Amino acid sequence: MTNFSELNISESTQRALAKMGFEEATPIQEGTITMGMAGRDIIGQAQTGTGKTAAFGVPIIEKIDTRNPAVQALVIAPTRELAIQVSEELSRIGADKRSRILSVYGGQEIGRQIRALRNNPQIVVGTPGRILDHIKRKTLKLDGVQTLVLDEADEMLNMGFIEDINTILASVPDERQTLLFSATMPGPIRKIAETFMKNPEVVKIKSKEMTVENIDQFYVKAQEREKFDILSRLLNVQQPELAIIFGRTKRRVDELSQALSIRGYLAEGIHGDLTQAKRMSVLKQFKSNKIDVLVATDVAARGLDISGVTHVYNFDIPQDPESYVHRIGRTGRAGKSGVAITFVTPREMGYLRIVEETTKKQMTAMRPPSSDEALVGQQRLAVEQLVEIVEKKELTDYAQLANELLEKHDATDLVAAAIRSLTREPNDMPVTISEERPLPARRGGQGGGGYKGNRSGGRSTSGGGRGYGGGSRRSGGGSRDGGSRSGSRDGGSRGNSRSRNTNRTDS
Ligand SMILES: Nc1ncnc2c1ncn2[C@@H]1O[C@H](COP(=O)(O)OP(=O)(O)OP(=O)(O)O)[C@@H](O)[C@H]1O
Ligand SMILES: [Mg+2]
Repeated sequence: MTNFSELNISESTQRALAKMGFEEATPIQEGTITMGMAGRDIIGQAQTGTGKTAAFGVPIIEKIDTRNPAVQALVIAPTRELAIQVSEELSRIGADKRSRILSVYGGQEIGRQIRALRNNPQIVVGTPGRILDHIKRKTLKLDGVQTLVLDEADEMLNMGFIEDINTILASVPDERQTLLFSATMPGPIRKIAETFMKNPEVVKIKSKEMTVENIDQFYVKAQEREKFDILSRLLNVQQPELAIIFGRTKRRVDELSQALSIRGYLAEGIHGDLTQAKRMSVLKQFKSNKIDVLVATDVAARGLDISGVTHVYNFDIPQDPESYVHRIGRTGRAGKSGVAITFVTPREMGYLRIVEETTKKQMTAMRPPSSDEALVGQQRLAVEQLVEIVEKKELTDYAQLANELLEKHDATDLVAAAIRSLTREPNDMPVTISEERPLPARRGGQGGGGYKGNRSGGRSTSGGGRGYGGGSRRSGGGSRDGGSRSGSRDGGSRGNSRSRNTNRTDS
């Protein structure tokens, strides 16, 4: 491990990093910061949660000339939440240097952004759609940009943003530095990326597996109709502090979060059809532990850094291995441990094997807990709560009542009743979870039924789409961004690729 002081970083940035609690550079930071400060183009690949943001953030902050009013660095991220998060991290790294940082994304009033852009931010972080919007309105001038960053580059190039990115690139000087970061970088996508980079240095942090070691990975084989009950039982037995449950479609997320709420869990859903205000408020509640289960489409998968997520449940197995890596990477961040459990129907086992081949990590089969085991889990929790209350010793107001009860009833009965009243017993409140069709049958094993082959660069360059054979990614209708993109940009030539990507979100 390298200390930040060995990386030729200014005192002010070192102070900021220390304040953030960063003592030593992570491998990707060690591998890229010096080169980034020297102006090299870099493709940086390292596992989820290993500090890629600061790996590009530190060089950006170091290179900003605070006396120059021009936008000097532009960071593009696939989702609004990520754009906000990255700009916040940059603000922290740049706290002592006072560089001006602005995030721009769809769903936020454009007038406000235009006014903020007049204040001459030196770093702009945004989603492709909104950045383009500002370029077209001439409210964002990029001719002073020296560093361009694509965070989650593969995602953006893969999901039909290639044209947007190309248009943005045309507004940025050629003699810029380009930095690309992601935990996954499929070969064909990397080739596309290299076309707009200059002799990029590829920094790939070597690891046996693509996923981090400190995430325990399990799968549960179950029929579609059994999944919800198994999920409830798992939640009761495992009692996650904070959990994210991923569903395949927006409808799925809505139904799951409603069903979980009916059964007494503090759950909320998040997906691209919700208003920006709602998305932000749900995330805020989750971060501040006001809800402890977040149900999400892949919206929340890329890059989001929420500390304390202990469990990730893939209620539906993701369709591509990269999604799997990013989804489960919401836990086990910055060296913490985590648990990931993936539900798979018998027909979908082929997908599971493809995921395992890609991540080079086998998932352990897990037997779903019985309802008795789930009850025992809840009883244990109730006992813990009771003991905690006793140990707090704030019971004087209740002592008299207790003594009165003890005169009339058996002590064991009374304690048992208290435990029972705190126990969440199996709940039969009816819930509706519509059945999702399983992913199209696919055999596992070598070659994975063309899975990787389908994600060819050719498809991506020819107008986007994630390159699934036959466009089989089910969308449930609607555009990826649920109509929250600004103006008419939803239509046009990219309509096709968008409609296959319901659960993604961009501007
Ligand atoms: N050098 C460091 N020391 C301690 N903590 C760090 C360090 N660098 C980053 N972190 C913390 O680790 C967490 C993960 O960092 P970050 O979000 O940058 O990961 P990432 O590699 O971009 O992950 P993803 O692939 O999911 O986007 C953050 O909370 C960040 O503050
Ligand atoms: Mg990241």
